[in-house]
Amino acid sequence: MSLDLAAPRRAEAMTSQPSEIEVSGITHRYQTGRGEVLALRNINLSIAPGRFVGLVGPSGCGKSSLLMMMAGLVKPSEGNITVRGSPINGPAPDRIGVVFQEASLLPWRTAQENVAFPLKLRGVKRAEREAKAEELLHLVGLKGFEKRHPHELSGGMKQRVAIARGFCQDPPVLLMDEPFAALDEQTRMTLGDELLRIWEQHRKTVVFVTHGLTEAVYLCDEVIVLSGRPGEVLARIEIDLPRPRTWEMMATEHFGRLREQIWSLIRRQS
Ligand SMILES: Nc1ncnc2c1ncn2[C@@H]1O[C@H](COP(=O)(O)OP(=O)(O)OP(=O)(O)O)[C@@H](O)[C@H]1O
Repeated sequence: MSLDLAAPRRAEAMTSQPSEIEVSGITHRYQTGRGEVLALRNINLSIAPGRFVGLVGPSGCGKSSLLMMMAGLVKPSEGNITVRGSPINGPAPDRIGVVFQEASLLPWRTAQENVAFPLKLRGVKRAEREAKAEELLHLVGLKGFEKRHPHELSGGMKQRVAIARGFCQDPPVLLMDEPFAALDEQTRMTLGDELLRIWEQHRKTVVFVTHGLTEAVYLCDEVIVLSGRPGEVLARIEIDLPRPRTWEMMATEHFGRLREQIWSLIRRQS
């Protein structure tokens, strides 16, 4: 088994550093034509810098809602969220990047231009942003596809472009809402490895919503399990598997036990 070289850094992050994301007393109600929907109830979370955290729970428990609140795209009914000590009252692209299930690329721009777009918005010079976008496209395995437009790319490739764009923005926090859900199993596993490789290099704080429990255990340092609606935090499960993660680990008893622990919590909710 490989050594967990990142463990001391993570332990330090958990003990001595202030939290990167602080979620305090979040309750959320949606107003609908048929009355009020209580989506989330009293969520409190503290996430340390550099952690890769999964968010799982039964369908409709409020995972996406919570992520959208962390991104400043939905305003909670009650409670507040701070990132790096400052409250989130709206989108904060300098602090937070978001990658959605469907890669929302600009169709008239090339892969490279799409990745470089956040830098363009920040006024970074063309040569610099092109070089950065090229480097990230290579990192996600898209060397040679820089000048292609989205309609010339497969679903998996588009998702890689979206991930590269998330990293190009270079926010300390990256929120990912089922980024691999629309992909086939093999592409999902490959992209998961690529995401981990980039994360090891850039050490962003990642919150990753998924329905895939194997994916959650494979990728994360910790998995937060929400209850059925209204979503409440049921458990925070530490994934103490060594890094770098390898596919062989999925066949180990320990991996199976962690997955089962999460599944038994979710199963009881349905
Ligand atoms: N804009 C909205 N208006 C009204 N109700 C909403 C709205 N968005 C979400 N909801 C409701 O709030 C609850 C939580 O939705 P949310 O999408 O956050 O859950 P989720 O856990 O991400 O679901 P899934 O796992 O199915 O993607 C659901 O009951 C949903 O129907």
